[in-house]
Amino acid sequence: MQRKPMQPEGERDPMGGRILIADDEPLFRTTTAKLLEQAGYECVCVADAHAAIEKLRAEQFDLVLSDLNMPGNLKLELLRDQQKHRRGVPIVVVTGVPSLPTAIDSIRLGITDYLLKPVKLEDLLASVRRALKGARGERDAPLPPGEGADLSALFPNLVGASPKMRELFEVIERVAPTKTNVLITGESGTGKEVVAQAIHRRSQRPDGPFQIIDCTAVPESLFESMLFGHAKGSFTGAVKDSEGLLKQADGGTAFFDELGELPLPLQAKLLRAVQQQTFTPVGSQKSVSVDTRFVCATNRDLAAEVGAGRFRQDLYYRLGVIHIELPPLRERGDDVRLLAERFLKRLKPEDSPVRGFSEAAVEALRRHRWPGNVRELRNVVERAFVLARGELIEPADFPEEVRRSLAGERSDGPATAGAVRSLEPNETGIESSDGAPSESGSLLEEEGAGVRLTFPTDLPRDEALRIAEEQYLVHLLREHDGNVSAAAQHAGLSRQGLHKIIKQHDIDVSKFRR
Ligand SMILES: Nc1ncnc2c1ncn2[C@@H]1O[C@H](COP(=O)(O)OP(=O)(O)OP(=O)(O)O)[C@@H](O)[C@H]1O
Repeated sequence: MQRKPMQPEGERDPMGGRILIADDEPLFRTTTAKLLEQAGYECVCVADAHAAIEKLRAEQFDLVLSDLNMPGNLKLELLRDQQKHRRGVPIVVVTGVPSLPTAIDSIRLGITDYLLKPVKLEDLLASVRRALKGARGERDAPLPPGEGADLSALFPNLVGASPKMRELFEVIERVAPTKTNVLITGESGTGKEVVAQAIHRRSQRPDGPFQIIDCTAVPESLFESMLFGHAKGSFTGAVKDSEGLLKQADGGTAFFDELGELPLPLQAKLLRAVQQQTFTPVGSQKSVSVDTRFVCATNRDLAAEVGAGRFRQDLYYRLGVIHIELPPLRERGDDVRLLAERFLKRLKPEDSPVRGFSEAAVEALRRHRWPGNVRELRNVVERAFVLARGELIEPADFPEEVRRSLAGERSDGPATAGAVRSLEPNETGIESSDGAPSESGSLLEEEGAGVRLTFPTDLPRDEALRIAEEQYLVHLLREHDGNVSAAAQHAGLSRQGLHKIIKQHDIDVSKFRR
């Protein structure tokens, strides 16, 4: 069924474009085609994947709007055929039964956006416009390098040569020049923020802003005005107009760190901004438009959060068009050595007597499980460099849990419930309340309902206090089963404040949840 554009009505895309709509729901086809025609596009509708494939082979289209679950598309045949014969034509997927493909699949299939049925017409239009605009820009962009090429030189801040990191470089290189939203997941310290920065640097607007929005750092009550800005006088203390963080990301990338912590009411507001690229500052009558790419990171399992009703499904799909899952360091093979050498090189002055790592030290680094990932490795190297007595860093310069890995023991044992290091009594000089070394090695000793801290005397004050704080956090989180809000209340801190301290100590809160 061929349809001609109708008379102008509302805002029309001056560039126009031909759109193939493939969907087995007649009502969806007709209403969607009508809307898109009013917006200046020419539409062709088909009811199944076979008809779509035929049309695509015979005619030229600028965009495909396709249902995922329709006859003839059980194995995404339409998308696969489309990519084989017509690479570069964007595909907006509309689905009632969503499932997020991997980053590689999304890129290979050319998916630029997901929409969940029922779709709001303005969202559909915004998505189509964005995809067409992106595709027009991409046609002028350089082609991505072929598979297997060594791309590591393009990412000076991302050290790695393992197959998983090579695959990551390829994904970044392919996805960066597009305007597609990216969701980066992975354990704490795996490099989500560095990857987000790399995507920005390799984007088409590397000179635009890279605006970090830490979802744990802003109190819930202030988040809306911090993000969207506010008008003067809109609340007590709003003494002048404020632009907001999202406006500051205009023409660049908005990086939402710890997205999984964003409270539900704010998720709804963010969804609108992501979909329409417009928002209204608090207390203002005028909406503001931005041209921003969204890159988000979380160490939570967002699919599970969606399942538990804590994260909006539509926002999850909208932000995770490309989903990059970063591998934990323990799965990156010899990258551990590469990273350790890079960190040491950065640290040591020209005239330093320290030359590198002994073989035994490298072996210990290889065997350790790195629950705190690259960040933990960086801290271990920093500490070892300070403690090293000879030309080579030896296992003795590492913390106990790394040393222990040489004896073949698991180094992320259960005593400390995850990404925190456990301390041996003889390492810290800890004594339990009866004066004998504590068996658990903990700096915290239970005294009835309370807790008493015992400090080691042979450590510098800063280090002793850092360890004590870490152990206090472990205890606090264990007591509250990893519920940060409850733990913060108990400790007399704000939720955001506690999150910040937890992050400084590389503690993985999820390990405390039951
Ligand atoms: N591949 C890498 N090469 C070099 N440095 C890295 C790499 N990955 C991570 N780092 C370094 O490790 C530290 C932690 O990285 P980053 O903050 O990006 O992790 P994250 O996954 O965002 O952590 P979190 O979930 O706790 O926010 C940073 O100092 C970063 O520079």
